[in-house]
Amino acid sequence: MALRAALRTKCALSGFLSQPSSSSRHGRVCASTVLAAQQRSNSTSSKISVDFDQSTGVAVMHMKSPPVNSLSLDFLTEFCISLEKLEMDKSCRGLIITSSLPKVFSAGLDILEMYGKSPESCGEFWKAVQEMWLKLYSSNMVTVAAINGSSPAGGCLMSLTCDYRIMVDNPRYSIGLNETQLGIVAPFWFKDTMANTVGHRITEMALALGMLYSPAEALKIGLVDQIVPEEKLMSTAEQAMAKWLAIPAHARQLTKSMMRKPTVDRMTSKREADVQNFVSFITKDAIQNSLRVYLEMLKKRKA
Ligand SMILES: CCCCC/C=C\CCCC/C=C/C(=O)SCCNC(=O)CCNC(=O)[C@H](O)C(C)(C)COP(=O)(O)OP(=O)(O)OC[C@H]1O[C@@H](n2cnc3c(N)ncnc32)[C@H](O)[C@@H]1OP(=O)(O)O
Repeated sequence: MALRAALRTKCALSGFLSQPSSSSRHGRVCASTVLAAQQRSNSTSSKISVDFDQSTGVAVMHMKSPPVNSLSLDFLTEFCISLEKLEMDKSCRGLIITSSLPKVFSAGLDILEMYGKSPESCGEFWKAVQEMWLKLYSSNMVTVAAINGSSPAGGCLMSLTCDYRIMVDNPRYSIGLNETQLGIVAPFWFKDTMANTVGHRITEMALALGMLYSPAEALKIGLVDQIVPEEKLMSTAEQAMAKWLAIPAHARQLTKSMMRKPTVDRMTSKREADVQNFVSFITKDAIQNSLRVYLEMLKKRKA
């Protein structure tokens, strides 16, 4: 509810996909300049910026929340607002999600939202995570993840909700659902999303061992669909997008729904119970202790 209220307030306040400003009132301008301005629009919030090209119907969402694009409540709220607005804009048919930060696509859920927080805060946070997943996994748009850095846990989940994943081929980057390494457990809908992509057995091993894969390994098991040099990432994403957009929209959307609906329905039917489960699990002393140790390890590794 809090997320919905925040969405309503922010939607009312912010002028997303702001109307392209016409420069014509400043005198004569080149027609192509005006056309270009009319065809592109840009929206920026503190953690997300969106470039929308009306001539292609494709928006690029840049995650820009230093240091690691962790999925905090604020981040998720902004993300969902952006997504909802794109979804409502009938001229927007495709979305590419990428990071503006060097080396990191997204570090996954913000651990500080789960550590030392009240049950109420944890519950609100979890609802926002559910909302992000639901919106992305059931989006009518073609969604492409352009993964230009590491993408553990919630970052991997975000990528998995997209229709197509392209990752930069840099062995320093990794991707996977590594929750067990933090002493926590990926919920059933994280597991379902991964199993729908790479199959049951690979998911079982990956989740149990908290596996993080290099781009080449991720390609091998089908966790990503393509790996490319950094400089080719966006052009490859645009090419993939064009291929998906060439399919008649209703046929593509119905097919997506047919493939994903059982997973979406399973989650939505258990949504409330899932929040309760998360809150009671994450607030346990033993789990809080595991998160503390993990956070300390992150800090030590840095030192
Ligand atoms: C049985 C019922 C079950 C019910 C459900 C119950 C359970 C809960 C399930 C919860 C599912 C959780 C999903 C998640 O996404 S958990 C988050 C997992 N994420 C990670 O493990 C990533 C950790 N981070 C890293 O590995 C690295 O930071 C990196 C992303 C590879 C980037 O490396 P680098 O560029 O070297 O950056 P630093 O490591 O130096 O980090 C910079 C600062 O950022 C802080 N940080 C990093 N990740 C996070 C994060 N996820 N949340 C919050 N903060 C993060 C890091 O500590 C540094 O902070 P500092 O500057 O203050 O030291």
